[in-house]
Amino acid sequence: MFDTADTDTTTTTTVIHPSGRNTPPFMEIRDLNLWYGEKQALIDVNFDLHPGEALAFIGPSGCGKSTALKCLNRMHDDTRDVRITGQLVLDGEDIHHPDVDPPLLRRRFGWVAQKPNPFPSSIWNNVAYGARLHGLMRDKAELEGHVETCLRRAHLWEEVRDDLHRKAGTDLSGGQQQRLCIARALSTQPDVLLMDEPTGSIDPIATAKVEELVLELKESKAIVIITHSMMQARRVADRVAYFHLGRLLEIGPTETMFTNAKTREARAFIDGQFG
Ligand SMILES: Nc1ncnc2c1ncn2[C@@H]1O[C@H](COP(=O)(O)OP(=O)(O)OP(=O)(O)O)[C@@H](O)[C@H]1O
Repeated sequence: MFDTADTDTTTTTTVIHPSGRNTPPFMEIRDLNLWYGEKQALIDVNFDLHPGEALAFIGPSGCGKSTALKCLNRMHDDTRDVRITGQLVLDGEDIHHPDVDPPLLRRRFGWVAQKPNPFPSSIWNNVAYGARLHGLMRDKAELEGHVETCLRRAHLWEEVRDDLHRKAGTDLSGGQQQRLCIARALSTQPDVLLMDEPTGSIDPIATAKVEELVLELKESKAIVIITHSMMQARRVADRVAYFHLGRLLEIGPTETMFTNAKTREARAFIDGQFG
């Protein structure tokens, strides 16, 4: 579709945080390639992830956004016929190093899926589960406080405080379920939230609440969010990464990407010329 001969492919070896903070990256992704069987879905992907930023993955359907997101916390470990090359460096160590314990690694990444997927158990159990699993709280009282904190941070506490044990997570509205899933993701005290189109199946009011949460939570975490909404990327992201046919073609500060993207593919996609 595009002649890419004059494309300026931007990789990120040095990133000045858009907020002006010059923090070292939380994670460095270098020359990441991924194959599903014979099919290559990611090609030489490079980027850094910084604490305190929201990074949006955008790009046309099938360009590799979800595949890239799942690499960050080794979600492909159990997918058949997946082969990965390259480095994903966290705390100076590749996350595929044999010394890395996958459950401990995943604890550092909260996952929020497109479709809210609470456990068919009480609201309280949904949130307590992760902290219990990893033995993060010393006793029941601490766990009670932690559940409340997670629900408050997800802006759900006031709506569910009287039903914590009476109602199942699945009994809540779609928007409430998604905020419950965010509270559940916060339960393991992650450093990063990975959000795969978190507002793709909820209404506009619920979407606004989730976006407000993203803006709050990114102050204390890194957030990587896949979105098909350019407006949403512009509202919540500090940086935007544009994927195209398995390549991360361009990454940069949100306003720069929206007003002055270097690659014609990113410009055309952002302008809505294709999707
Ligand atoms: N489990 C899998 N097995 C084989 N191929 C897969 C698998 N998952 C994804 N793919 C393929 O890899 C490519 C990238 O898919 P991916 O889901 O990462 O794209 P995406 O950008 O997230 O798309 P969308 O915006 O539609 O969700 C696509 O061609 C897809 O068909």
